[in-house]
Amino acid sequence: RGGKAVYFNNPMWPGEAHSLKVEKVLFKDKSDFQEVLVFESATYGKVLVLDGIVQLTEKDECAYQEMIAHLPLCSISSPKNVLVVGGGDGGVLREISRHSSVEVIDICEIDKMVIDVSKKFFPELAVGFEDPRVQLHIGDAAEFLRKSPEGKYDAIIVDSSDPVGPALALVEKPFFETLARALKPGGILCNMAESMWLHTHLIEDMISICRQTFKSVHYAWSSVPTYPSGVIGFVLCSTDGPAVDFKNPINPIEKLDGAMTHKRELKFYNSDMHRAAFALPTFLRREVASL
Ligand SMILES: NCCCN[C@H]1CC[C@@H](N)CC1
Repeated sequence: RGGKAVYFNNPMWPGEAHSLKVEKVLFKDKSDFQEVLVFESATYGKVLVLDGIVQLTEKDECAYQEMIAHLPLCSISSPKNVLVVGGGDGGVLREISRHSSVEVIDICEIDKMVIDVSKKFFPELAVGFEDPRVQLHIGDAAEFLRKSPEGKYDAIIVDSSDPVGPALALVEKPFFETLARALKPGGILCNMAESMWLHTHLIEDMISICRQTFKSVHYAWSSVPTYPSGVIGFVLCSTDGPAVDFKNPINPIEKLDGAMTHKRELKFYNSDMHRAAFALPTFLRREVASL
C-alpha cells in the first residue's frame, strides 16, 4: 500500500518471492474458497491475486489468455462446442469469442467472487461474459462434467489456478478421465501446466496421466513476466480420432474472419508464436522424457 512492495511467496516456489509495487489496494475479501485481492500496481496496471498468487495483470494477461485459447482452437478446423474450466475473470472467453465457428461456450467457475470482481475491476477481461454464446455455470467442474453428456465438446480449456487450493482436484487422474469423456472423438484439451523451471515433477506427472488417457500429448509454453519464473506452460491433448498436428495451426488465426477485426486486437498470439510455443529446451525434453 502506498508504494510498499507486496511479496508473494508460496510452497509452489520455495525460496523465491515475487514483488510488485503497490500503488493502491482496490479490493480485498475472502470468498468461500480463497482470499481475493485487487490492487493498482506501479507498472503492470491492475492486478488480481488469489491466496497471495498473481492470477493476472492488465499489462501481460494477453499472453496467457490468447495462448491458452488459440493454441487449441487454431489446432482444429472448426471448433463448435467449447468448455472453459475456471477462467472466471472472463479473459479466455474474450479470446474464444474471436472464433466464429464456435456455437456454444460453456464455462464452469467455482468462485462467483472472481467473476464479480473481474466485472468490477477488469472490464477488458469480463467483456468475455457478454458474448451471447456463453453459458455460465457456477460450481465444481468435476460435478458439472459428470452431469454433462458424453462427447459434447470439440475443445476444453482448463484455465486453473495453481493446484494448491480449489484447483487441486484439476490435476488428478479422475478429472482427466472426466475431461476425456466429455470430449468428442478428435476433440482437444488444453490445460495450464505451470513452469518448466519450477515444476518439472508436476509437469511429468500431468503428462504421464494424460498419456494414459489421451491419444497424443504435447507441451507448449509462453512468456508471462508476472508469473513465477516468467513463463507458463500448457499441456495439449487430443482424443482418439483424426490426428491433431498441434504444431502447425490448421485453423490459423490470421485467416479467421472476425478474429483480427474483433473489437479488441490480438496483442500476443499469432501463428508464428503458435509454432514456436512447442519448441522445448533440451533439459525439458530430457526431464519429461515423452515430449
Ligand atoms: N485466468 C487467469 C490465469 C489463471 N492461471 C494462472 C496460472 C498459474 C499462476 N501461478 C496463477 C494463475
